[in-house]
Amino acid sequence: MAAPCFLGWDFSTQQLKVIAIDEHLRVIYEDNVHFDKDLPEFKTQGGAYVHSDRLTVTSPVLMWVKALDMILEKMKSSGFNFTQVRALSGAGQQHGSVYWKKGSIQTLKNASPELPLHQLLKACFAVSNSPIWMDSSTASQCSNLEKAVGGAQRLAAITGSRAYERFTGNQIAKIYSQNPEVYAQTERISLVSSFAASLFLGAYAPIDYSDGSGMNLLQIWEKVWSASCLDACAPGLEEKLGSPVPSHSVLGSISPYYIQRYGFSPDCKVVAFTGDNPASLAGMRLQEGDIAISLGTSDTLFLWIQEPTPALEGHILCNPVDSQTFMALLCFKNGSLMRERIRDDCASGSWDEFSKALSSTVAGNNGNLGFYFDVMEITPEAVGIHRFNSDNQKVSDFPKEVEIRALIEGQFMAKRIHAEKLGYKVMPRTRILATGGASHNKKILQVLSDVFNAPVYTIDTANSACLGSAYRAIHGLVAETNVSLADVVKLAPEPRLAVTPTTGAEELYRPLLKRYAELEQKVIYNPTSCPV
Ligand SMILES: O=C(CO)[C@@H](O)[C@H](O)CF
Repeated sequence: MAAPCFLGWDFSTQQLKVIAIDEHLRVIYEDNVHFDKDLPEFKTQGGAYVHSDRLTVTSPVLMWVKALDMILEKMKSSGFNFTQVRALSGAGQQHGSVYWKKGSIQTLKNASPELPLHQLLKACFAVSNSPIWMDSSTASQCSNLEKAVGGAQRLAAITGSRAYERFTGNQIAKIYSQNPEVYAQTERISLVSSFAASLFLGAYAPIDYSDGSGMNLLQIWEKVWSASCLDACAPGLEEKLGSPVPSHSVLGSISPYYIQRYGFSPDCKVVAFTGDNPASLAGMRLQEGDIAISLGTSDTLFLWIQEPTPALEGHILCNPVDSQTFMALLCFKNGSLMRERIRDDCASGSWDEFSKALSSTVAGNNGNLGFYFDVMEITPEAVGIHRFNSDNQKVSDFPKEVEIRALIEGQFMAKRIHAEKLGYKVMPRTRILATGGASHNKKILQVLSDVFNAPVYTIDTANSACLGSAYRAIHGLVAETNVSLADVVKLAPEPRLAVTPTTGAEELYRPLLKRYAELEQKVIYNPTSCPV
């Protein structure tokens, strides 16, 4: 009897990835299909089409289907033993949507194993180019939705976010208003995650609570569709969406198509797929009180939150590994590009010099504070460079080493302030899991640790969504017995402790955090008034 294994899939923006892990959580197989490179016939750039209006961004759904055909054929020709797969789960880029044409359920259910999926399903989609998360063409639908439910804060209180252009409800509203006949031909609307699960299930897979939280349609507290949001977007929408399910749900056994075509076992279970960020939270094995900070082009914060307070920034999602709690997502657009620009201007382009500047300046920077937004920031909505001395007077520049510290302390104070606005609380057990380029710089991590007064661990998250999906596949098989994901994957490699807080950091940064929050109100973008 072959040793059992578990598959994790990631239908991300630029590629389809798969990872197989054994029962000891060791990775035994990895592969990917890169959309632009391996499927050139679709002529995508970064896996997508940016339309001429520069606002509309879509991806061809048949490209995702064909990528699955390709990767399964690659696995088959590499001799991968599909019979050993006990369960599979996956992730999809959040917010994207797939529109199944009337009658497609029969094609999905009766797929003939002689043919590849992309030939079987080629006539199954009412919308051939699916809107994805990079789209920002639904501003009017967003304002309609907010008006319909009583305003932005009300919508955030119901669905966890104010209206965002990329969120699926607004995308559906746009399709309904611009192509009502296409909407009428649609029998099922999936997210990318539930679309991918449907391919393996041979039936329409339900949307899970966590990815469903990225639609501006799901009541995140009761975990049911919000009638007022559905009605504001399109008629008869609930029937096209189906009922949402807990993210750990076992949806059923794999479709006979895969048993006959690839040799999967009839006992292989399909566990609900979810969004890439919720899957990453699982892959990073975040626990209550933890914060994951991805220091990338834009900086992203993942928070595990018990009692969230939805705000006009950031996103509260149902937690993918614990349906009783929540996760929060905060995006900071001025991330590594901002750090690199200051490194070039103030440290001759050298990270060593940058780090030396951090070492040569004192924590708290003698009260000097800075806001560094070369591009319009998301959290908060602000732009430009704003410097303040210890008397809160605006100054036009800082000495180079003061500028460097003001940048790093400001970026991390903003993260703590906005995380706490969403209901996050730094606890004694809080751990910061840092990933991304800047997480290799210990001087930068020391500032992070001091501002949060918490230890910082580093983890490799290159495949966190894929790995998290494989972990969730295992967890789905035992979730009904109230076993936590953390218990199921406790044998996985531990994050590495990188730095701990400097003694006195909490007392030092508490007043600075208060000043920073007050000054931030002064720099927030207000198109009607002149900048500060
Ligand atoms: O829009 C996002 C989250 O709200 C992105 O992180 C997408 O999930 C990327 F696929």
